[in-house]
Amino acid sequence: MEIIFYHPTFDAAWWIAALEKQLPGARVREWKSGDNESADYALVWHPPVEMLQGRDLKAVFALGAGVDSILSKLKAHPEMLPQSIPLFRLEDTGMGLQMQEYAVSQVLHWFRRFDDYQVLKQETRWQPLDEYSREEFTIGIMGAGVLGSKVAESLLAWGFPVRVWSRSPKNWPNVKSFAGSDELSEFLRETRVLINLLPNTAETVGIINHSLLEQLQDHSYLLNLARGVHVNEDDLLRALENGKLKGAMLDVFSREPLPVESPLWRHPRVAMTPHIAAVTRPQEAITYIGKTITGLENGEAVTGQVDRSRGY
Ligand SMILES: NC(=O)C1=CN([C@@H]2O[C@H](COP(=O)(O)OP(=O)(O)OC[C@H]3O[C@@H](n4cnc5c(N)ncnc54)[C@H](OP(=O)(O)O)[C@@H]3O)[C@@H](O)[C@H]2O)C=CC1
Ligand SMILES: O=C(O)C(=O)CO
Repeated sequence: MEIIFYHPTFDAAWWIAALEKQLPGARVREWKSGDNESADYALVWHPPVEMLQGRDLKAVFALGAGVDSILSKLKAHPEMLPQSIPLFRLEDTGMGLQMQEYAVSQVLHWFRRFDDYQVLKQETRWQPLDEYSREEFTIGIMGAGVLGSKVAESLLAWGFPVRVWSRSPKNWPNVKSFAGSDELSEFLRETRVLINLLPNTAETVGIINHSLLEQLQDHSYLLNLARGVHVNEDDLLRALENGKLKGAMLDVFSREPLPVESPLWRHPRVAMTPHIAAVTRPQEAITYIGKTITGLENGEAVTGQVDRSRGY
């Protein structure tokens, strides 16, 4: 079995050795421009068109959870990957825990009013504040997939009311489920902390805009863990100014790295991290890819295949 590997930043030598250990008998090579030799599988992140085009592959694996970049490249270059070749993505592989850590720590930060206490400290004021109650801190998670479900589980464990919004309804214990555009307003009405874990698709671009933010509780919070293009950044700043939003924590931006001139850098109620909410954990990813390739070779049912018509 021949496997080609391409990632702009990962240590290819480490991945090749680990993959060959996971899949004894497989020959793995780093793909370089000009390599037209045959291959059965490709592992990729931001692949050049030339790498995949014209190859008779059994499957392609994206080395991340989101497949927006590869799907948008496919729109411009459909010849890169015919529909007959399945595209897989990483399902959790250690990202669920990272998302839980991020979401729980930030929700508790807001819930315990550490943002307000930081302001009081800057004013050298010793001032205990009223506590928030969990009943007034409903968490609304947009996207109830692999990562949204993990985040929901962790916040439920902390006793917060949790609701989710997705395309199809969920039947999860103690979680209110809302589905489709018809139920979006109802989902937002009681949401105090909005957590975004949607994929980037034609339907979700710009979804967190003025009209959506206006439907949240007053003094709400936004945690964007998914993609920057989901949020209209001007509308976000407006919501912070008019009191609809009390704070925002952003891991992702419409342009990355965020340009220095962006007012988000300087806004006192915006906190940010540089797209690190959940990174690919190499060993977990290799274990999943190895199992999936073995399953495909044996004709077994496997999970993680992207539905290209849905865009995720
Ligand atoms: N910041 C970071 O470091 C990282 C960010 N990400 C981002 O997180 C995203 C989510 O990942 P993951 O949980 O694995 O994805 P999944 O595909 O497992 O889940 C996607 C969820 O979004 C819902 N959804 C999709 N389209 C719509 C829509 N139009 N309206 C309502 N709901 C919709 C789906 O609904 P349904 O259940 O009905 O299908 C599903 O519940 C990734 O696409 C990626 O962009 C991922 C990893 C790291
Ligand atoms: O896996 C993804 O989609 C990511 O955003 C990783 O940073």
